[in-house]
Amino acid sequence: MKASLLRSVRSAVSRSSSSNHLLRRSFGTESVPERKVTVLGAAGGIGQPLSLLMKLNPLVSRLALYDIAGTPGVAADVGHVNTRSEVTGYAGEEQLAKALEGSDVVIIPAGVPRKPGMTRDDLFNINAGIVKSLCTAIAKYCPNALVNMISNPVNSTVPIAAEVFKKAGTYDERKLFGVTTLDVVRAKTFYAGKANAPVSEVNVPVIGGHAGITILPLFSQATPKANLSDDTILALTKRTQDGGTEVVEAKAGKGSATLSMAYAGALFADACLKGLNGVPDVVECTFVQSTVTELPFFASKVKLGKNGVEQVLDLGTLSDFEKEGLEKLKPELKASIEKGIQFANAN
Ligand SMILES: NC(=O)c1ccc[n+]([C@@H]2O[C@H](COP(=O)([O-])OP(=O)(O)OC[C@H]3O[C@@H](n4cnc5c(N)ncnc54)[C@H](O)[C@@H]3O)[C@@H](O)[C@H]2O)c1
Ligand SMILES: O=C(O)C[C@H](O)C(=O)O
Repeated sequence: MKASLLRSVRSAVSRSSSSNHLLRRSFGTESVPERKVTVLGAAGGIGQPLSLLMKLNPLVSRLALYDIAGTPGVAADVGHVNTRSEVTGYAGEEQLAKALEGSDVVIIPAGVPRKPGMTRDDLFNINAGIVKSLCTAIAKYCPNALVNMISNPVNSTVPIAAEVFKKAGTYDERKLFGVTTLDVVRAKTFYAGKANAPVSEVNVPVIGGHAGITILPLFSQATPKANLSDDTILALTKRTQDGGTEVVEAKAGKGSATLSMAYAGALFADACLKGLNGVPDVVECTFVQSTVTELPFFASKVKLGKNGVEQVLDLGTLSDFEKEGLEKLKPELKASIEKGIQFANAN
């Protein structure tokens, strides 16, 4: 295990172009920077497996697990895993500052999940307040951290976070991300099945937002190329858009996606850490402040670098079906963004 950890660290370092002043910890002859990652909502359905996956990530040196309760147990459990990071659990608001101080990446899966029959927007009334208070603390205790927002409705919680940071004078649009990686994970899985392609080789960009028709997979840009019928593309698009609901219904009242989300959240946080460490050409789809459409926030391919967003990539060529989907999603996404902005400024 130790040898394989060292191998992972070495390969991460060899892909990294970090300048020497960033390199503060040595592993034999190689070095990787110290990186603190904080998970807010770490005792939850997503939080627990996500914390485990972050513990397995050799780029993390300190892992802070925060929740309103239950985190000492999760931290004791995860902390016994013999990998690089030191794990600390923090429970209750009075410990939030310590959980956040010095953090490079804050991942937020805090808040209530859907039950069958609910939309993500039905979570707004509870989750908007949770996100607002957590982001107020981030602005105070780790204003330079990259924030990975998982809490739904992402189309509104990201604009809420932006407004909170603006009010605090700490907003840096390069550092705020709505995590839409699960849409990409699903699109890849579903496409691989239909295209009969090895799933590990599949790439599918997913743009727009993270709810229903605002999730727009671009199967015309999927690789490896496959000659799929219009009906198949339509079915794949719909399944990707309804992927969350598929899980919510299958769980029948016991919550929404947690395990696949933990995987997706860990992938995205890893990409952020690689970007921070100077690894070149790290590109992920994510919901960020954007000018690729007329909407102020939009998910598209984004190049990640030492300060977070390095470049928001344009959408590339869309099929007529995707162009239609893009126009259809805009009013809903616009309304969700505005709802978040209004909430943050009214409360
Ligand atoms: N972005 C995505 O793709 C995606 C995917 C799946 C789920 N989600 C969302 O993630 C959120 C969490 O889902 P879950 O299944 O883990 O729910 P969960 O109820 O299992 O866990 C949520 C955790 O948040 C904690 N929490 C509540 N208020 C908090 C606060 N103020 N500070 C810190 N922690 C707090 C709870 O104590 C709980 O442990 C939901 O909003 C869900 O809709 C998003
Ligand atoms: O569907 C949900 O409510 C959770 C999440 O957004 C998902 O896509 O699985």
